[in-house]
Amino acid sequence: MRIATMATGGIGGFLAVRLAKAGHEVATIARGAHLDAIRKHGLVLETPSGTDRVRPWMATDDPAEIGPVDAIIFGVKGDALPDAARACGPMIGPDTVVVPFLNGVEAADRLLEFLPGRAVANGVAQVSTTIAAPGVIRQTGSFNTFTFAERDSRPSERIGALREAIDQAGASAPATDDIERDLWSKFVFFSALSGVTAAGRCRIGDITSIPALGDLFRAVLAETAMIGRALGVALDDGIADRTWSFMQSFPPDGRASTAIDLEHGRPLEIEWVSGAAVRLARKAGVAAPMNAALYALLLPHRNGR
Ligand SMILES: NC(=O)C1=CN([C@@H]2O[C@H](COP(=O)(O)OP(=O)(O)OC[C@H]3O[C@@H](n4cnc5c(N)ncnc54)[C@H](OP(=O)(O)O)[C@@H]3O)[C@@H](O)[C@H]2O)C=CC1
Ligand SMILES: CC(C)(CO)C(=O)C(=O)O
Repeated sequence: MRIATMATGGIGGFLAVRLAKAGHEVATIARGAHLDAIRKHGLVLETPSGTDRVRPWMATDDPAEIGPVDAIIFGVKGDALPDAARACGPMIGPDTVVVPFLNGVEAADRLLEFLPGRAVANGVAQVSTTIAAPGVIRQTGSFNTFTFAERDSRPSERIGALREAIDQAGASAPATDDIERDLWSKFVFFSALSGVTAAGRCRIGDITSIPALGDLFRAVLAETAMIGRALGVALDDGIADRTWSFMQSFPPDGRASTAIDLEHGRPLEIEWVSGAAVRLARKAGVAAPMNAALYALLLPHRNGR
């Protein structure tokens, strides 16, 4: 397949290396020192099980050089979505699929403001990756699941082809019959993890060992699940308890990317996480005091330093 990564950070870079190694024509969109390093030395992926280096089919900051592709892996931070989406125009052909993997539940709807509706699918990523240095993507832990589908969750050839490509490249791309539910299932977890580990400057081990912090975390889980249900998402009543049990097996030093961004003085994605929970609660006509408090605590740091 011919696949572009817009852009080639933690998400795009991880999949770019896997897919290029499996023989696909991968065009990596990047800029600045990261692009220079990819052009000079290739793109490197460091994982707990080893390091891979690939020479992408193309490395550029100009999507017009690439032209139409079969699929665009869309992974930029929430605030960068409008510019990155506009820049995708030259890569969109009649059957190109754009799969967003941004945290939150609004990326696909936001993409529709900039791209033809037929191009936009929906997706959610469970992986922990970052740009460790220009040209170098580093994965923490070994979990990597990329769940995606057409926006109405109906099977399609183009989604099937991309799933097969990702699966055969050694990552996991399971089928789903309800992508909205999958997005919200992660959002329930991530709204709590992002809000609590960032606002509380703490880690998973603190949440599982300090009862008052655990209570707060569980209250956010329950609140976000309630918002989803109020909006008609098929989240069952057990999701908050299941997510809490599931979290007990996580590494105690784990925390959300939001907490790491806060520590490094980078802009925070809170508008698309705690802020989104508050906005969506308002839309559904329900209260979201937990998410509202976490959002307010993080607002002074929203733009980084
Ligand atoms: N990485 C992970 O483990 C996970 C990430 N996510 C979500 O996925 C999304 C992407 O995250 P991630 O991949 O980690 O982000 P990164 O910050 O690692 O990568 C984003 C990259 O996009 C580049 N970029 C942004 N806009 C443009 C543009 N217009 N043209 C060229 N390059 C551009 C940035 O460059 P520059 O630095 O120059 O701005 C940066 O290199 C986020 O919403 C995140 O929350 C979800 C699950 C896991
Ligand atoms: C929690 C995690 C690592 C799960 O993929 C994540 O999405 C993030 O921290 O941004």
